[in-house]
Parts: sequence; structure tokens; C-alpha cells
Amino acid sequence: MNRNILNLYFIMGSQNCGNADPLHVLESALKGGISCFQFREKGEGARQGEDYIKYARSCQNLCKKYGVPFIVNDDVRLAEELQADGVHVGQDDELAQHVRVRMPGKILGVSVHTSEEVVSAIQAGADYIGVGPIYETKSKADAKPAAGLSFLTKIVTEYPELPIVGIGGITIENAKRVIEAGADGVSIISAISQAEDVQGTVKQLLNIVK
Ligand SMILES: Nc1nc(C(F)(F)F)ncc1COP(=O)(O)OP(=O)(O)O
Ligand SMILES: [Mg+2]
Repeated sequence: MNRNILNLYFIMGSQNCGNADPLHVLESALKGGISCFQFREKGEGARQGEDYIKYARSCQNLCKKYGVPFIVNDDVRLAEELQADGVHVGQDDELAQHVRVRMPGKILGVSVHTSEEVVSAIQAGADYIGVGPIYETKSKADAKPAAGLSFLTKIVTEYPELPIVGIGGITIENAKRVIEAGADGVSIISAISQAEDVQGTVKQLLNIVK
């Protein structure tokens, strides 16, 4: 996997967009130059059933239009059905080694919080790992406490070849520190999806992370 796709990894669900049209938010972020998109439609207000699948396809079509990888969060069946570019699973989702078998040749991301989970993710064949929450996050109700940059720095040092993206409360103000700690990129939800000027915010973030 090309590590650069992690540079500015936008994660969004319709539940993150307030009253804005989520497809308009996504297209603005794509125009701004995000390097990867994760479809994370979950929690209160998330779409269901046919509407969920239709919305996922619309997001995927937009990503195709801009040549940006379309990654599905949690829902491996949807990822298979859409032939997504990849899938992201955490410790409470389907086992990474099973997902690896179900989606050969696709991008597999795994969330990790401990060194043991990093080793398991590598053994499962993960293409990248998500480390966080770095800072306090408002986007994940069941998030673990903010871990800061120490664990990220430790993993970057121990596994320099492993693509790593930081996640959790990352904004224009603190993104640089995450890159300086050695991450290949930053994953962002609210700082982009709730920005006044989505495209402009993405461009500002790109100047910071690249
Ligand atoms: N969705 C994520 N994406 C990343 C990425 F690496 F892509 F930045 N890292 C971490 C998570 C969190 O994944 P998980 O712990 O399963 O919680 P949820 O399914 O609620 O997001
Ligand atoms: Mg998950």
C-alpha cells in the first residue's frame, strides 16, 4: 500500500455533517485534496437499509471521480458488496485475520491501542494501523481516553516500516505535532466535516501534513 494515501485521511458519516448535505461535504473535501476517505456511517442518525447502501454507493462514486481510495468502516459485508478499496476494523469488530482472508488484495486498516494489538495487526496482514485517540474526540462516543503522542512515537520507533495514521481530536492547530511524531498522516472527522469552508480547511491541512 502507498503510505501517502494516509497523509490526510477523511472519515465521515452523515451523522457528522449537522444539517449539511454529506455528499456536498465529501465532494468539497475531495476537491480540497484529501488522500483517502473512510465511510463511517454509524451511531445516532446513521442511515439504514437501502438508504444506507445507496448513500455508500454515492460516496464511493465520488471517491472514484477524484481517484481517492474508498474505505468502509466496520461493515465488511458492505465493503465486499461494493468492492470497496478497503475496510477498517477495530478491536471490537470482525477479527482482522478473517477480514484479510475475505478481502485479499484490498486495503486493511486496524485500530490499535497496545503493543500486543500492533503485533496482532501485523500478523493479520494489516496494511496500516490507526493509533488514537491522540487528543479528546467528540466523534466517537465509546472512545478510549486520549493517549497523547507517546504510544504513537513508541510504535513508529519500533515498527518504522508499518504505515501509521493518528486519529482522535486532530485539528489544524495540532496536526503538525502528529506528523512530527512520525505518523504517515492524520485521520480527521469533525475538523473537516463541520468546517465553515470544507475545501479551504482541507487545503490548509494539506499544507501542514505534506
Ligand atoms: N474508524 C477508525 N479509523 C481509523 C483510521 F486508521 F482509519 F484512521 N482509526 C481508528 C478508528 C476507530 O475504529 P474502531 O475502534 O473500530 O471504532 P469505530 O468503528 O467506532 O470507528
Ligand atoms: Mg470499528
